[in-house]
Amino acid sequence: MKPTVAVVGPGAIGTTVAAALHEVGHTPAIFGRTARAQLELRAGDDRVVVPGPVRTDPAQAGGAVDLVFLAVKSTQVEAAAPWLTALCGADTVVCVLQNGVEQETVVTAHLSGGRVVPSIVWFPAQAQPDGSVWLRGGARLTLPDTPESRVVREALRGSRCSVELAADFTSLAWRKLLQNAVAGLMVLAGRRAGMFARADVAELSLAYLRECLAVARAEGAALSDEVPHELLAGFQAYPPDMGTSILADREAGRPLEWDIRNGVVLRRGRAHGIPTPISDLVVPLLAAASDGPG
Ligand SMILES: NC(=O)C1=CN([C@@H]2O[C@H](COP(=O)(O)OP(=O)(O)OC[C@H]3O[C@@H](n4cnc5c(N)ncnc54)[C@H](OP(=O)(O)O)[C@@H]3O)[C@@H](O)[C@H]2O)C=CC1
Ligand SMILES: CC(C)(CO)C(=O)C(=O)O
Repeated sequence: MKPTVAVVGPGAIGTTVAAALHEVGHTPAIFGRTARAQLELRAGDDRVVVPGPVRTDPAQAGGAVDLVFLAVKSTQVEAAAPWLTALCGADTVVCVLQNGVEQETVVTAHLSGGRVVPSIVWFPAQAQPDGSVWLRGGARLTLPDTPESRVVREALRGSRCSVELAADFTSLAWRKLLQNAVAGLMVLAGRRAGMFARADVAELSLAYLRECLAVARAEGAALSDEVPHELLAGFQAYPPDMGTSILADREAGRPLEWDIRNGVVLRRGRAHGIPTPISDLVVPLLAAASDGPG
């Protein structure tokens, strides 16, 4: 039997996954903050329209579904919690499409029924001024290898969004966290990926990535000494105008996911007694840029 599927948070990532589901016949019900008639994804020459409407009142949820994709920002989870209450029964699988290594803890705290599947979202997607979303890479998710993850993989089977199940999810999630942490430097510089071509920015990025790597290892991630260089090379290979979702939020004056992307390194570093001098500087500046005052 076809699963019933919902997407909560139809932004850059939610729209990409909703389009992938729609293309393989698993058109999701869509729940968001802004009412819209439909969603639109642009990927290369492809244009995928996902029929709406985007419903904005949890009273319109219509009861529990089999699978929920939660794609709000980490700063929006609390406000989106009424959707989880309305859409989750005891057997509902909630796949969290967010950055960070704390998805399971944070989202489970808002569930009275259902099971959380954390994910690693590897692809860049950007909301466009006309409301469409521009997918700027191959859509790909990694999930832990659990029975719940198989529900997610099955729903997206054959779609443009590939799903891998990883035996060592922790290591991959921390690898992605390192990528996100260093992307935060784009917010402080107010520049896109082209800035990593500068020798001084490259040197700072490597030092920051090594600091994050020490914390990741203390958290149980098995990552090699080469990871900082590999991640820096990845940013240097991006188109110079490639941004990151936290920079998009900064440019729009929205709250930033500074705590789950950068603060976590400082917090976990302190818990392990690992010095984090670069985080000590970067985190308060990102927090102030996000939350003020001033
Ligand atoms: N964009 C990217 O390239 C990548 C993003 N990620 C991660 O994915 C997650 C989602 O990011 P992204 O898609 O960029 O974010 P967006 O801001 O584009 O999307 C968030 C969506 O959630 C909606 N929303 C906000 N509050 C609520 C609410 N209370 N109830 C329902 N919907 C709500 C927003 O509505 P509204 O339109 O009104 O703002 C918006 O549609 C983040 O954790 C991000 O770090 C990971 C990898 C890449
Ligand atoms: C695009 C990508 C993968 C790299 O920073 C990302 O995670 C984001 O924009 O939040």
